Amino acid sequence: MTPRVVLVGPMGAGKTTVAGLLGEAWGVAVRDTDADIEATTGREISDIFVESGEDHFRDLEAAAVAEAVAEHDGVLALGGGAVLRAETRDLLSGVPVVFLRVGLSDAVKRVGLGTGRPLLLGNVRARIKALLDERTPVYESVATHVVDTDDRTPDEVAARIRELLA
Ligand SMILES: Nc1ncnc2c1ncn2[C@@H]1O[C@H](COP(=O)(O)OP(=O)(O)OP(=O)(O)O)[C@@H](O)[C@H]1O
Ligand SMILES: O=C(O)C1=C[C@@H](O)[C@@H](O)[C@H](O)C1
Ligand SMILES: [Mg+2]
Repeated sequence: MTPRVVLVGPMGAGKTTVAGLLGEAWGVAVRDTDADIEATTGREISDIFVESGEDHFRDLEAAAVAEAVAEHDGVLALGGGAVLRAETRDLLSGVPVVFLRVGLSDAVKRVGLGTGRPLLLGNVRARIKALLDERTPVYESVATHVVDTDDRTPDEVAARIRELLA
């Protein structure tokens, strides 16, 4: 099986939100690897990071992506850092992958001061800037399409993806 589309991008890009809208519009199931990891382990992601470390989380994430890519044919949202693993990038070859691009200001506004994102602890703006700088080339390398989300509502983003993949 191959997902109909895989959404990648940084925290606050809107992967989870837009995945839900696409699933509704297309009438297909939606999966999100962050939710899969929480369901499988019975733990929150922030607790996994704090108690077991990021490397352990990335191992769980690589396994969750492999399983979802193999068995899911709907919309699949990946965690923001999933594409850091080469094995995960390899799995995405041949699959429609949309990079939801977001600029620093919009990303900061969207993630707010929520505590559920362990990599943003400390100076949220500086942490997001570093992640965007590091990861943008990686998102671009796996993407078959890029959609800008700044100044677009989630519905507009979903509509643009539907146009691109029609
Ligand atoms: N295009 C948009 N315009 C304005 N707000 C948005 C947009 N997309 C998402 N949001 C809001 O930004 C917040 C983060 O969105 P979401 O959780 O979907 O991001 P994500 O990419 O899944 O992040 P993460 O990698 O942390 O899971 C939510 O409150 C959502 O409602
Ligand atoms: O960008 C990241 O590295 C992360 C994004 C979230 O989706 C979660 O997977 C987790 O908070 C790590
Ligand atoms: Mg999400």
